[in-house]
Amino acid sequence: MVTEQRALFIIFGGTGDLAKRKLYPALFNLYRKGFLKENFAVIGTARRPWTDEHFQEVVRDAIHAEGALLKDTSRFASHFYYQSHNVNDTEHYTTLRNLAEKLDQKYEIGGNRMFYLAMSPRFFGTIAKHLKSQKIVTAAGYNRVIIEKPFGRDFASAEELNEAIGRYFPEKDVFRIDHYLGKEMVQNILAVRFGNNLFRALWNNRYIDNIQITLSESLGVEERAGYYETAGALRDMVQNHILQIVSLLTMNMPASYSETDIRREKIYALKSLRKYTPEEVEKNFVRAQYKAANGQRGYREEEKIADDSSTETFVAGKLFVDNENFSGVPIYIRTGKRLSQKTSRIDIAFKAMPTNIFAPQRLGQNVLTINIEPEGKIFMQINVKKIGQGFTLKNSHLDFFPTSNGESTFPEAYEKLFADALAGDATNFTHWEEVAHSWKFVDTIRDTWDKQNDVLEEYPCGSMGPQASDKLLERDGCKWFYQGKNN
Ligand SMILES: NC(=O)C1=CN([C@@H]2O[C@H](COP(=O)(O)OP(=O)(O)OC[C@H]3O[C@@H](n4cnc5c(N)ncnc54)[C@H](OP(=O)(O)O)[C@@H]3O)[C@@H](O)[C@H]2O)C=CC1
Ligand SMILES: O=C1O[C@H](COP(=O)(O)O)[C@@H](O)[C@H](O)[C@H]1O
Repeated sequence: MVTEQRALFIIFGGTGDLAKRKLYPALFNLYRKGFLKENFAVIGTARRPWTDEHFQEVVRDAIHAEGALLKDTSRFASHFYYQSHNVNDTEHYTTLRNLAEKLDQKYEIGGNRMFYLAMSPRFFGTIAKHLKSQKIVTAAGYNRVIIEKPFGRDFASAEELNEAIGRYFPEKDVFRIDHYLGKEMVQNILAVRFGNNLFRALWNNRYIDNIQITLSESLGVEERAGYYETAGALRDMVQNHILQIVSLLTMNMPASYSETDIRREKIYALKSLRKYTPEEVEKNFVRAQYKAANGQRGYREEEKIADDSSTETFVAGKLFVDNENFSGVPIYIRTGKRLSQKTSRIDIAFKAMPTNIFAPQRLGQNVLTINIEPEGKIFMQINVKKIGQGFTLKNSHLDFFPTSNGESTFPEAYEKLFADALAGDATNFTHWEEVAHSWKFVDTIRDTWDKQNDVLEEYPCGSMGPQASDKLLERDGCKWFYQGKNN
């Protein structure tokens, strides 16, 4: 259901890459669909001295609209205002407050404010403090703050950051973005699990043999060398996106489909992640870096990357969630840059039949795949009879494409998350305790790696990672279901 929302957005980092690539197009889609109409305005802030006109041009360019949509684009962009602002300068906040009040009146917004922190996290504390002390938060409407990742670089820094924000904004007004939670197929995990008795019954350690999560990218580090060198794949993808997916796959059934109940169960699942000793980390986690191959340069040859960089661009691991339903089920995860293809997918492999009445024919394994990207689909491998005389079995696919029933194409994750935040629904944002448990788990791995002096493994660009990643599963008699291109 589309409900029109009134809000003043203040985007810190309004000239940045994220704002241009994701935020403005997402807001435009909400405008086209009627979530935003006349009663909204956007203030973009950053240090460079742009005019409103230039800012509106940047916004129009960011949207890439064509044809009939061009008219909408101009009307939409007319709601955008630019304020040159250094977040460390207290006086600038007075100018910002005056502009915010003026726009609030002009567009009859009623005091609702959405502060989007699309900047380096080192500024979050000071922005939160000034929003309060300079009275940019209102008494009349809501005041919500949307925070981009990375939320800290370990548990200690995340806790510090959380305290800095929590001093000024209560948890209910803090919306920590993990854009994977806005993806249609990630949201489908709960639909499949808790909307089908079939799967509810099977979704446990009695029937599931192992789970595999692959978030592979064909792109390299691109323009984000500075950030990536301090993060690496473990902090960039595992601490947030992968562990969020793990929590959705392994959480107990919530009492209701509500923010409080879902978050409670996710927190419990993340708290149940088994913490490894350093020896167990070495045995169960693999890290590696891409090297030149297939016409693509290696990580250390990328611009602004040190030639002796030891940052991992690939991680594979085996982990466990020791709750009642999942203890004993290995969850294999992997993510990396410059792999053979962009693919995000989850494979859930079920245990073999206890007896095989068709022997000596072999039964194929039942595998449920939730394909997140590039194509959103769900498919299941099941054994069926081959048409004709005799009784021969074959392994076949049951496919479901959410977009093939005349339903529209998927909205972009940022668009869905913006709409949720406007509605005050934080179900698909991460609660502080989720972040905290995820960091505690990741810290044990990072600490072990930081103390090791061994040479980082390498994998060729265009492959699916180092051999050690395959061996991790072979050791347990398994293999990655997704083998890269053409699979
Ligand atoms: N880009 C992406 O795809 C993703 C980004 N993120 C996160 O989003 C955040 C922003 O990323 P991104 O847009 O790529 O970064 P950019 O470097 O492109 O943008 C940073 C922004 O901050 C502004 N800025 C820097 N210093 C100040 C200051 N002292 N006062 C006011 N403004 C300042 C810059 O503008 P100016 O120089 O004019 O001041 C610019 O608008 C980061 O936390 C990043 O990790 C998360 C996921 C994906
Ligand atoms: O958060 C991040 O995610 C992207 C991958 O997101 P996707 O939606 O394209 O799958 C990744 O490239 C980036 O390094 C990371 O910061």
